[in-house]
Amino acid sequence: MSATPLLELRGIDKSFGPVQVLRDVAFTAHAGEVTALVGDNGAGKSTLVKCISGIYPTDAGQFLFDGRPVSIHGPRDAAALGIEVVYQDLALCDNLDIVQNMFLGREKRTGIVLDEPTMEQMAAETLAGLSVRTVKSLRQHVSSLSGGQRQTVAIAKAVLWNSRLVILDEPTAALGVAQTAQVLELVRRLADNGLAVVLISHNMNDVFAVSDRIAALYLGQMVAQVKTTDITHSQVVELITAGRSGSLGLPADPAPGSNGNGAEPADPTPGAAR
Ligand SMILES: Nc1ncnc2c1ncn2[C@@H]1O[C@H](COP(=O)(O)OP(=O)(O)OP(=O)(O)O)[C@@H](O)[C@H]1O
Repeated sequence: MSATPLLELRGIDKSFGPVQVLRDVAFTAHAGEVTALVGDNGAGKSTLVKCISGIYPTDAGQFLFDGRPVSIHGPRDAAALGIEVVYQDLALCDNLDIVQNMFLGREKRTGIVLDEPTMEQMAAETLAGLSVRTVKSLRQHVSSLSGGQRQTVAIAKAVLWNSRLVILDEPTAALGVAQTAQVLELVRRLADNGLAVVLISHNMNDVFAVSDRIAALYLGQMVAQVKTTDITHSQVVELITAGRSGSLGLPADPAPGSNGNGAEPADPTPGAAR
């Protein structure tokens, strides 16, 4: 892992009318790591992701990519940097096959004809690069795939485009135990392949199984971003539900305009039962 985060946000504010949803948010995501973004319903996770992916403009704050200041004014800017988001609804078309879905809107052509062999080869290589062996045929309609396979295709689609940062919105929310394990393995592999991965999840088992760092949002403030090995399940739950964890030595009551991002726990309990 490099010391410079691939993505760094500083002082991000975002309001909808009179409602301030993000307040002075700092956040980092490192190449080769999974960063879990946690927070209760309404904490601001989706809003933060939409700011990163260029869907929402921010009111204030700075974005650094590879250590350099960048502006993200729309989804194209985010895509040009290599930022891809896999949303919970996956946005796959049931009536198209895997290759068609992976290249939807970005089809390869030779002249005016679709270059099917190249697309098929690139799709196969991408899935092989992710060690995905559960898909029988690339020409299978997505409607015939299991939930886990659909998630896999959506993730593969995101990494097909030289992505450097992939944000996954609750990728295991609709999955059973075995499929969840497969998708988490894939999430880990993305990071092991050098991508920065941001995982939004409400599931603490998933978070602790796969993340290197945990970033906790509480009422629009980043109350902690710590190494997963330095925090326990119950401390994360405290951060999510109360915005603080006494045993972590984080701010007792985060004041507006402050945040605990980057705070190293004063009293970490490495290896504590999770
Ligand atoms: N377009 C909008 N206009 C007004 N308020 C909004 C808008 N989008 C989000 N909000 C508000 O911003 C707050 C944060 O919402 P957001 O969806 O980012 O939270 P979240 O952490 O992703 O929640 P969940 O886990 O339920 O998806 C909520 O209070 C929500 O009502």
